[in-house]
Amino acid sequence: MDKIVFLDRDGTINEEVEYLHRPSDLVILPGVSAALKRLKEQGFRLVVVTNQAGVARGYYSEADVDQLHQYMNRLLAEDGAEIDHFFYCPHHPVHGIGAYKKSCHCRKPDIGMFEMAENYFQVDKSHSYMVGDKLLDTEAGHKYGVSSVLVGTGYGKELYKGLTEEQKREAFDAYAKDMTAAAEWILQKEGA
Ligand SMILES: O=P(O)(O)OC[C@@H](O)[C@H]1O[C@H](OP(=O)(O)O)[C@@H](O)[C@@H](O)[C@@H]1O
Ligand SMILES: [Mg+2]
Ligand SMILES: [Zn+2]
Repeated sequence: MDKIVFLDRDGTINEEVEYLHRPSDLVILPGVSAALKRLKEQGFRLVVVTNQAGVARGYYSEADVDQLHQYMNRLLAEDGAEIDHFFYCPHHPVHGIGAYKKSCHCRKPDIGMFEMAENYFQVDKSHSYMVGDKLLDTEAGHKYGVSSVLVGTGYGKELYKGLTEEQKREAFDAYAKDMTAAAEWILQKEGA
């Protein structure tokens, strides 16, 4: 069975730039490479699940998404933090051109991308996690059946400030200020 850390992309791995698609605009957040490397060393597979409605909106193409992911992985691989698989949702239910405008099963908070991962990995849900900077990320993780961590990078910090205590209890299993703290929480939970 595979222990997986499902990772949101924008705001979690890299700086949130509205509809990021140019490699030259990609900035990996501080500490992310080291945190991902640690998780890999402890036997986790790393799987990105990212909403890329910029495709539906006509801002960039699927080829641009693939190219960005290849570039991102070249940078991460230099630090021993290579992503094992990228999944993206190119759709949007309202803002979309042609076939991209649809209420799909892959856009988070739905779980289609997690299910697609089952074609590549034997997901051990009891030792797998979702990390992201929006509630749609943690909701997707919960819906799929894995523990979820909200990170305080990207949109996470501001979002967290506005939540009631009840929302904090229900929406995620932990709040971590960044990917370093999220990895620490995961590894402690795993007793690593
Ligand atoms: O890796 P993520 O965080 O799933 O990617 C989402 C962002 O690319 C994108 O999300 C939102 O766009 P949509 O509502 O899905 O159109 C906005 O917050 C954009 O500014 C983000 O870039
Ligand atoms: Mg995000
Ligand atoms: Zn989709």
